[in-house]
Parts: sequence; structure tokens; C-alpha cells
Amino acid sequence: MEQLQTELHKVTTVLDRQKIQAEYQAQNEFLVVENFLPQTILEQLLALLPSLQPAINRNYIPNHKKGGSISKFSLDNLAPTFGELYRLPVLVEFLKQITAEELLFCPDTDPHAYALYYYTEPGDHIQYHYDTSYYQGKRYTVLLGLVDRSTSKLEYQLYRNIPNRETQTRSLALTPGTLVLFNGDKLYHRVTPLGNNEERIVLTLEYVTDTRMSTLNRFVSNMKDAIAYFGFRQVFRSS
Ligand SMILES: O=C(O)CCC(=O)C(=O)O
Ligand SMILES: [Fe+2]
Repeated sequence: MEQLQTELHKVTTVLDRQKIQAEYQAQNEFLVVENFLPQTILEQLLALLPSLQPAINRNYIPNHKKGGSISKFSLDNLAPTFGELYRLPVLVEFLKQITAEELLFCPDTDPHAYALYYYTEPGDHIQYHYDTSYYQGKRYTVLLGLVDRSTSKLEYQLYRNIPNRETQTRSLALTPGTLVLFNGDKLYHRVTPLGNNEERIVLTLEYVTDTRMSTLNRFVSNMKDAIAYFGFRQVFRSS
């Protein structure tokens, strides 16, 4: 924990906050920072992956998504470091500054607060979508590349939610250590299909500006997480 904090502090202090804040704003609340995770932290996270193998939940929704995921609940049981990273003050402060929002952690019951995405079989992908907020406030998604031996790209359309503004389509490889940050209701995005003998593993973190969620939205969000990500057993375990 101390070490995570120290290592990440080194990285965030050398970043030009004003420049990336401006970039984030100009891109309608979207930002990419390559080599954000220092090698030491990256290696620490990669070392945890073998023990997580049995916890991967595979999903297949025709024409929408195919891949594996590990929920926050499994990560808490098997690899608490991911939860520590999620709550790391230096990381949260950095994200608050960039977004200019008072970011909050998702409630303990949210299986998606932090999670891993696994693209391991040919054709694994997710179709174009927004990371819609079911909370009463905004939802911010952070993606951190852990493993990328793949030809898959994160493809995204900037400004698609703005009437009369031309959409810009771009794509990027989520190389190990790359950080992507965006407002889930603004960035239309997809992951292109994995090729043969490829592998792509991503850590996702979710922060919100209001932790309240209506009962109906909680149900919809849980159903989505159960079907498209973590399975019913994880999502409806006790809540
Ligand atoms: O794997 C990624 O890079 C992003 C996946 C994604 O957008 C999602 O599952 O909502
Ligand atoms: Fe997404």
C-alpha cells in the first residue's frame, strides 16, 4: 500500500496536470495517458493473475459481447491489492483533479467498482456502447492495460453525444500501463475482436459523483452485470 502510493506519486508528479486537464476537456471528458502504471506496480499486478484464473466468468451475448470477467467480490477474496489500488489516495486525487469532480467510490455492493476483463479466445470483443451510469450522478470509467498481446483495439467515437458536432472515430491499443479515463455517458466505444492466439487483460475502475441508485436501476444494473460480466452467483450473492 505504502509502496503503491509512493510509486504512483512519482508518476503523477511529473505529469503536466494543466496540459492533460485541457486535453481531457477538449476531448469531451476523455483522456489517455500512456505508461501511467509504473513497471513495479504493473509487475505486482501481473504476478497476481495466475491465482485469479479459476475466478474468470465467461460470457457470450450474440452480436454484443464475448469474453471473461472477474468481479470486485472475487478480487477482494483473492487479490486485495486491486481494491487498494482503487482506493489509493494519490490515484483518486489525480482523477478528481482531471475530472474536476468530487469522485466517490461505488458502494460496497457494486460488483463493477473494480473488475478485470479477459479477452482470451478468438473473437472475444464488446460491441459499441456507452458505460451508462445507473447512479443518480455521473459515472467515470478508468481502464488500465495489464496484458496486451493482441491486435484488438479500443475504438471510440468522440463527441457522438453532442448534437451538430461531427463525431471523430479513433482507436488505440491498451498497452500495459496505459490509463484511459472517460465519462461513461459520453464516450461511445467498443473493443475489436481478438485474433487467434492472442490475449488482452484490462483492469477497470469505476467512480461516481453520487452513490445513490434507484431500486429499478439497481436491478437493471445487476442484471446487466450478471448476464454480460460476472454471472448471477457473484452479482446476487448477498445483496
Ligand atoms: O476492454 C476494454 O478495453 C473495455 C471494455 C468495455 O468497454 C466494457 O466492458 O464496458
Ligand atoms: Fe465500456
